[in-house]
Amino acid sequence: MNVWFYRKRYGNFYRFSVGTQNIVVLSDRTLLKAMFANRSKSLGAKKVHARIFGPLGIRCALDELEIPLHGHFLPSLDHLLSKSVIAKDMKNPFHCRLHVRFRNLENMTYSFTLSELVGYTAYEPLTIAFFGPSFHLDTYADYRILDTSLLTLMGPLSFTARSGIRARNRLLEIFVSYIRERDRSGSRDIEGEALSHTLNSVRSGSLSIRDQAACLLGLHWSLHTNLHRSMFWMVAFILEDHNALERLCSEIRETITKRYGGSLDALREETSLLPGFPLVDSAIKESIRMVGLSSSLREVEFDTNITSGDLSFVIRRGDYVFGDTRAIHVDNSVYPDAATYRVDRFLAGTEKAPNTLTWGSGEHICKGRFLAQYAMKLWLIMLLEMYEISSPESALPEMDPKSWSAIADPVGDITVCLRRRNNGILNDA
Ligand code: HEM
Repeated sequence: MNVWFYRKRYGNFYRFSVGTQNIVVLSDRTLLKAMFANRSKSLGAKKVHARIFGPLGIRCALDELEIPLHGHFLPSLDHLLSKSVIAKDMKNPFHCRLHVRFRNLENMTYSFTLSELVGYTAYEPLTIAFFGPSFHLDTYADYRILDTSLLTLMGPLSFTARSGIRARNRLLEIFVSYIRERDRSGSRDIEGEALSHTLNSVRSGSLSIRDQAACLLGLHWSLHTNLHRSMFWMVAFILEDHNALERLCSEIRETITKRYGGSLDALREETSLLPGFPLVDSAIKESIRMVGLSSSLREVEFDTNITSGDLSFVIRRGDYVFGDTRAIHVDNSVYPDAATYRVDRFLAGTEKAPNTLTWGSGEHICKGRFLAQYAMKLWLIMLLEMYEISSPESALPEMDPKSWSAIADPVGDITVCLRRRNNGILNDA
């Protein structure tokens, strides 16, 4: 939701209504901290989750979701998406598939749209790293249709999103067969133990197989939706800022030469998730800061008093509380010249900017944050190390004011041209 500009007019907390639903907006760091810490335990996310899982096909009643979804499935993601499991189970398949996808670009047409480039290179490697090599990979088109229809599916006219409903149902069928197939092959199989633990968590309760499939579809959608948008913007910003592009290419070339003997393959030997490349880290943070939207929403479960300095106010049971993190991200007093993309804003040093709230915080902090950062990092390193990239267009797309995800949708697309570098990389010709 894009409400940060109301902060100037209404202050750091205010309430508005959509129909009969009150929404309280909190826009300063202290209030946001209190919201995320949730010491009074009055703020929950169950109804918020149900608003997403409903359109993704869950049919059972909200109270039947309590144990399987909130008691088992979501908590299991802390393990599945931990740094150690990503490093052990997902890093290598992601690296290998990504490298193949980037190599294949050579044989393809010379220019693409940026979203085609992201979709072509990122979807398959991420899906395989997560769901294993047996997962259907002809699902990208349906994922895209579902992603663009989800807002309509969440609204009162959901029946109008016919193509979205058909795409979702096809994806659900694929997840139903995936669960059955894994049941047949036993819990320990080629796709590693980590996902088995999450699958068992979803199977442990009373959910029908279709509802279990909807949980996995939710995971599949979360895996791609904000990551693809973030990759798009990251490249859009550096294409517009030639100096940033040059500095990133130099850091990548230099690090790969000095630390990895000139070979992209040697990055796989790292046991942790790609240390080094501090400018790439900063570029990732900065692009998400620029286009990240506020998306932390909680439901008030009982009346609670909130205090901010001398002020005190009550949030009522049934209201929603919305953490306006973007208000902080675009605040010039926190991030000087906040509207300008500065690739080195987050480099360590005396003027290092404060951390962002991109992933939310507290109990419902983004579970996929480590995977997202790792995937964006490796993806950008491979892209810039293997190809010279340019664009005939010079303007950045606008952010779509109708965007509702954690990352804004761009209005339109960008054409990108790729030329294979001849930089003597070993082992990847
Ligand atoms: C750049 C990409 C991403 C961004 C910007 C992002 C951002 C967010 C944000 C802002 C939230 C809400 C936090 C809150 O309510 O306070 C969230 C929740 C979540 N994200 Fe991400 N996310 C990204 C990628 C991912 C990936 C790759 C996954 C992997 C499956 C993932 C899984 C989740 C899940 C499961 C939740 C719900 C957590 C809960 O409510 O307990 N995200 N994400």
